[in-house]
Amino acid sequence: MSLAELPPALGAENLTKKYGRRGRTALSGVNLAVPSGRVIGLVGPNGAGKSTLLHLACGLTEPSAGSLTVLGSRPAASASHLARVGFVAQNTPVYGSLTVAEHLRLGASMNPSWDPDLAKRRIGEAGLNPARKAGQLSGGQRAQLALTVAAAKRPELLIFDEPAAALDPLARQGFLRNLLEFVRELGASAVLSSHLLGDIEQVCDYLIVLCDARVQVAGDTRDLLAEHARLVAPRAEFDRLPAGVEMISAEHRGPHGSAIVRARGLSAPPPYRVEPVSLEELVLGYMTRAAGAPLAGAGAGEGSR
Ligand SMILES: Nc1ncnc2c1ncn2[C@@H]1O[C@H](COP(=O)(O)OP(=O)(O)OP(=O)(O)O)[C@@H](O)[C@H]1O
Repeated sequence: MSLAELPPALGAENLTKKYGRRGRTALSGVNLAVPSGRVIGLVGPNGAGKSTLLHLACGLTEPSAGSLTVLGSRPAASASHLARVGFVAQNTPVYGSLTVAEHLRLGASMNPSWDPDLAKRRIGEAGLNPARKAGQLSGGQRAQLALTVAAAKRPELLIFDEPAAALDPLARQGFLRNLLEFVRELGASAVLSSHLLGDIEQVCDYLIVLCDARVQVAGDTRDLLAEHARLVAPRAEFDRLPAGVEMISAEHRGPHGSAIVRARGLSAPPPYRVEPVSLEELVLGYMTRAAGAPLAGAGAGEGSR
């Protein structure tokens, strides 16, 4: 079956999650259709709902309303469906009193699809001593162990909640490289939440920006980058933007105006100048908009934003 024929890796319709009867709404009316075979970056500020979405995808918690599918089925619908999803929780937890080898034995006993050769090879490549207790490993080594255990069950979808947050830049680099190698070797999809936009830019080909319980934008990173630009012009020009241009966020200094905008094939005439944006700028633009920063289009006479 080709990738295009596979059900979405993640599909959500009006997905809503509230904690407790009067609790905070962690997700509100989320709609998603993320194709299989992608490395998906899930980004957003603290408390945006990222972990909640990942926990829902793993079946660790239930939606309050709406629906979510993972690889075409309800999350954790059966033991066989559980085996198709690998989850590495925040801080890559491992059992401190168990050795590396014992982690692999435990993984083998719990997962019918366990691939002992893959696990052994990856442990060797990561330079982990099988006899070492996990509690004695460094953060980077623990992350490699958790990644190996999740991947050796040969899942079709790997889910990571801020997997590399505690790692130094070199360890992070190694971790992300391994993650990509696993994804390629398994032919799997992966979703990872992270605050590290550089990491997301480096490894992800699909982006979901989640702010304040809602999806702000989602899509192929290449398409999103092609559809967004920085528009530069004298500030007064932002009072009325060219047709078809959606303002995402603006940053004006004195008489100079600059804004992240969305428009397909934007070619604004002078005095506008159109510049490409990085993924980081795009994400920050949506985060700024969701945080309620006023837009330049609302009136160029306002103060610097
Ligand atoms: N078990 C829970 N009980 C009550 N509220 C919760 C629970 N888990 C999360 N929340 C709330 O739901 C909202 C979303 O939290 P979530 O952990 O999903 O955000 P996040 O985007 O992963 O944040 P961070 O980047 O800080 O990890 C927050 O307001 C949080 O306080």
